[in-house]
Amino acid sequence: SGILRNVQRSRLGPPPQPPLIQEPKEDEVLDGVTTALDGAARQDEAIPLARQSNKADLDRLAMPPPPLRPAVFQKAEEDQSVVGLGSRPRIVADSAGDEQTTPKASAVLVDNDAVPRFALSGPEPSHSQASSSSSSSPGAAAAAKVKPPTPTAGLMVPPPWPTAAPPSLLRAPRQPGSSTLPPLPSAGPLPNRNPLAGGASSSLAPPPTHSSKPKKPSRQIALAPGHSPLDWARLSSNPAANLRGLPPNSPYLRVTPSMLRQMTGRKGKDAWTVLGGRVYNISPYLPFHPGGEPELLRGAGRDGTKMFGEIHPWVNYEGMLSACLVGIYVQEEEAAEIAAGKSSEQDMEAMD
Ligand code: HEM
Repeated sequence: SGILRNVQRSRLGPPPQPPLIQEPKEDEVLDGVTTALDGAARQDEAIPLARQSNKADLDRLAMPPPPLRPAVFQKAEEDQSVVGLGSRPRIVADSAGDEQTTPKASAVLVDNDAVPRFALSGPEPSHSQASSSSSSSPGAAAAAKVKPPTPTAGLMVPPPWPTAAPPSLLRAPRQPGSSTLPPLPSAGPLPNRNPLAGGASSSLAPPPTHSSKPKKPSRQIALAPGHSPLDWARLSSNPAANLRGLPPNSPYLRVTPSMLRQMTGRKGKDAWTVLGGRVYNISPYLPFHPGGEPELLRGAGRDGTKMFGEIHPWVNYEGMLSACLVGIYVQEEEAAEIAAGKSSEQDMEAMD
């Protein structure tokens, strides 16, 4: 019958293990659980070896199930177990078999006397005492109670202690350079940054100037490509460009009003204008004028100084039109006198 039983066992597989929870008695289970919760030291002392293994199983059963691992980790663990079967048990065996070498932090009683601290002459004041003394006269109270620290072996020598310092220094012992600095501005009147405000207005907005005047809409035109102010600057600085409209190397002319009146830019003639007593040929500047050609032509054949000054007195016409300078503006009589003088000179030369 024993052989038959063995055969039956081999066919049926190993006999089913009795459930772990049924093996110990009920009071032992409770005892094991409470022992495990109480701590390892008591467990090692009180529980025999046979019960310890049972207790470990009971602990495992008593533990809540581990959280479900993400599929990625499960896959990685499966792979690892397939590839390196020996690696994981070895790690467990190493950690279980070796003695623990990692140093543990442990609570140590600190010798408070080794820590240097300031010695107080009187009994150590409580917080309430300190606050009350600081509220009345902090500097004097601190000077009366605090003694210089005694130098200890291995520590830095403390700085010289102010023995007979004035109370003003003792009031702020953490600011040694404060006595040399000028006193901070107290709550006095603010510097007057805005004389027009007169102190009555606390607004930070700038004072109203002439912004009340409505701005005139700009009358500037869109200049044609290649006729920007920069283009004009390039052209007018080119000595090869003849912007005067006169034969090359012509001297500066004396232009009379009768001469000027003919130079209006029409009938194939250039446009001349007078600005500040000088006559300029404004014809090459016409396509470059930001105010437009018609506006510029308003000054053609006449003295445009007043008009120019009324529109844009800030424009530096002397610099901009230096290459267009024809001559100076003279009255008829002056020109006649000069012409007469010249003619008389010529006559005199002819007579000779
Ligand atoms: C004497 C006849 C002239 C008249 C009537 C005249 C008229 C004007 C006008 C109406 C404007 C537009 C102003 C605006 O922005 O609303 C203007 C702008 C301008 N004109 Fe004339 N102009 C004259 C002569 C000149 C001359 C001779 C020059 C060059 C030397 C010149 C250079 C300028 C410049 C640079 C601007 C642009 C000003 C700016 O950007 O603010 N103008 N002009």
